[in-house]
Amino acid sequence: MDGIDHLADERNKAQFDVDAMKIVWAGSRHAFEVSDRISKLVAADPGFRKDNRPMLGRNELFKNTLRKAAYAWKRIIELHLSEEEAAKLRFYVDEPAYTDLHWGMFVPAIKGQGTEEQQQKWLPLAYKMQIIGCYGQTELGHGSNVQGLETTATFDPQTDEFVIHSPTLTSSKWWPGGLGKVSTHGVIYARLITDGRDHGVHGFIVQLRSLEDHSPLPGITVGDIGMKFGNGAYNTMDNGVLRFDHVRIPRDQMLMRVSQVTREGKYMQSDVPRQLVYGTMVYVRQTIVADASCALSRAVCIATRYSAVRRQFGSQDGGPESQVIDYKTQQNRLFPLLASAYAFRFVGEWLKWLYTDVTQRLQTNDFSTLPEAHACTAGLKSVTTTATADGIEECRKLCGGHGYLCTSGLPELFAVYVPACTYEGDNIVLLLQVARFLMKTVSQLGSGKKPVGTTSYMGQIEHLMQCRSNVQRAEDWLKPSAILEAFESRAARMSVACAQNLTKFTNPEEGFAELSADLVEAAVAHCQLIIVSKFIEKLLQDIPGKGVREQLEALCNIYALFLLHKHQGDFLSTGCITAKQASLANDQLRSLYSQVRPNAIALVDAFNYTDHFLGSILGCYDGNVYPKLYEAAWKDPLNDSVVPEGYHEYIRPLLKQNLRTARL
Ligand SMILES: CCC/C=C/C(=O)SCCNC(=O)CCNC(=O)[C@H](O)C(C)(C)COP(=O)([O-])OP(=O)([O-])OC[C@H]1O[C@@H](n2cnc3c(N)ncnc32)[C@H](O)[C@@H]1OP(=O)([O-])[O-]
Ligand SMILES: Cc1cc2nc3c(=O)[nH]c(=O)nc-3n(C[C@H](O)[C@H](O)[C@H](O)COP(=O)(O)OP(=O)(O)OC[C@H]3O[C@@H](n4cnc5c(N)ncnc54)[C@H](O)[C@@H]3O)c2cc1C
Repeated sequence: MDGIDHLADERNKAQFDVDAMKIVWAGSRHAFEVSDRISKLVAADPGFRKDNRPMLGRNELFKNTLRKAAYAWKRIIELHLSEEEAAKLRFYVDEPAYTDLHWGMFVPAIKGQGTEEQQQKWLPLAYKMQIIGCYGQTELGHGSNVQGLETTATFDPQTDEFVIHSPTLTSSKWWPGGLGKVSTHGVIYARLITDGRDHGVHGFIVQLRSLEDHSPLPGITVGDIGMKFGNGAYNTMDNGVLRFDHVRIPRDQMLMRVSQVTREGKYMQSDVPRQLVYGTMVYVRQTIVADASCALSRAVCIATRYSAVRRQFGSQDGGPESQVIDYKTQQNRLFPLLASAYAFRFVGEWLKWLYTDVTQRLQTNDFSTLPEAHACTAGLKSVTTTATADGIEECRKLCGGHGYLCTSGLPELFAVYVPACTYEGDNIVLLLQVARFLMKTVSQLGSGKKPVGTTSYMGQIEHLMQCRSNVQRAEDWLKPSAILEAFESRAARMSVACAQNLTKFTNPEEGFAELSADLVEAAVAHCQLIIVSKFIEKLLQDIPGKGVREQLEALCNIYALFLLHKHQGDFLSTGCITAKQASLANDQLRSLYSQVRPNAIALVDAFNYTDHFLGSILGCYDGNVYPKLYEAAWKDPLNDSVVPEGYHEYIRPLLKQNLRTARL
């Protein structure tokens, strides 16, 4: 285009070292260097072009995804990329594909639930992609209720095999990504039956397609479940349907780390807790939190750059109109999302640490932190994906009419992202798991058992139940102690109120069901406290770079005070703060927006996204939006001819007929 940086003035306003912030965002200098190198490599390669996706029909779109996945693999081999670099390459290719499930669920399921021998047998094949796998859990009739799955795996002691069978229509596997058209194998979840006894759901490695000609093996019916929300978007993925008609697999294809079936058909359980069967979900939920910060930061980058380019109203004496980013309403919608992107980044980093810690403990048979890991991954997955999906849609609205164009990148980003609120556990179902964990914690408070980890704040329950915030001036809200006390007392009081209400029911399960809406709110309060406190902890670390810490402090305060404003009802009704203090928080929030405003463009530049990855004219680095929009419109296939196809059939006869009628 014109080669001019239309956002240069904005970049010059920045009061901090953007390069240092890029490293904070990436997590380390090494992570930054890998990410920077690989994203540029993908962006420069025409083989990874993606701007034509919304125009392609399903078959063409899917074939294109197969081509890209094969090409990505070829490049990974040719360039001798490490595991970390290969994962980054797939990330920057930015197209949902069967490989996501192969690397993201099939491999982790075998690693987490397979025995040493099983791992030795299957993982090398999977690593070389000599087999391609999916994660086959959900069925037509059951997704959330995993214990309600109906597929059966019945042990036949005569032949030393399991017989995998779909006894009903609702037992058909339904949704697994990569299953529909590609996977040769799957980790399939089925009810284990030995000697007529049902032992509940277990995982099995099942071959689905021939390695010679890709046809389904005998007894297997498999296909794609059909078009999903949005053009392009998640339709690059072959979510599948699968039925088994008495398919036989050898006994050693049951994943046997948690429990085993012997040659004689005896069912045995190791010391490992049964919940480890759900371990792959814990792993994936943790990665979804990190992904939330990527998706939200991407939408925020687009909306922030465009808000600085777009001008509307306010011209005086023929001068330029106001940049829409200067409207307080725009800032009040945009800056909390910018702050959330950073907040989710840091809580994601912490969650990765927590997951690694739990995994190491599991190796030494220490299962004590598993419930906390489950509650944290479930709760944070729920809260961050809900906020991200809503945030992407808000960013689209922040871009006005142009946000609705596919070339803004936002419609596709939303359509691809929004199922994250459902997959890997419906967000409400997951919050109810957190609520169970919280109710258990509250019920044990009097027993002398000290709450640990993310619930350790409950250890000061007496203080939290009666403390009053001592904020007197707006600036007092900048103290981390003031924020933490307000969030801790809100979360503690909401949990205790639920626990007290539960005691009014003779049947606890009935009480839990009746109060579930309140319980979900208590779980959200707890998860928001985790995010706020991990952001504050991040600020305790050494943060090099001129002005970087100050920017992060401002973002942390925006995140916390915006939540306080949004959930004012909770804070006021639980009596943690007064109406006057809530209003002071709002005053402080406005002044923080003014502080962030000159740094906004630099704060999104720190994400270091290439124009290829952003896939958005509105978000392009140089801000040269209008010529690009104008040029892109002419590339639409509808503009290939001046007179549209169908004119002679449908428009001309209509016009002629109206002419005749008019003459009459
Ligand atoms: C990229 C996109 C790809 C997408 C892929 C997918 O979607 S794949 C498909 C993804 N599908 C889904 O995500 C399905 C969502 N549904 C589920 O995950 C489960 O069925 C459930 C957790 C909702 C309930 O399960 P239930 O009725 O069997 O359980 P219960 O409530 O009776 O609890 C029993 C005990 O187990 C504990 N515990 C539970 N989970 C875990 C865990 N992961 N870890 C550790 N522990 C766990 C729980 O705390 C409780 O402990 P307590 O109190 O006894 O000490
Ligand atoms: C794009 C996509 C990809 C997927 N990929 C895979 C995959 O690779 N492998 C796989 O196995 N599965 C996959 N899934 C399936 C996914 O994991 C399930 O759809 C998900 O777990 C939700 O389950 P469900 O569909 O049964 O929802 P349901 O449980 O039927 O939810 C319907 C409604 O009921 C509510 N509800 C359900 N239970 C309760 C309760 N106890 N209390 C209160 N409310 C409740 C929910 O909140 C929701 O509003 C995928 C799904 C999608 C959309």
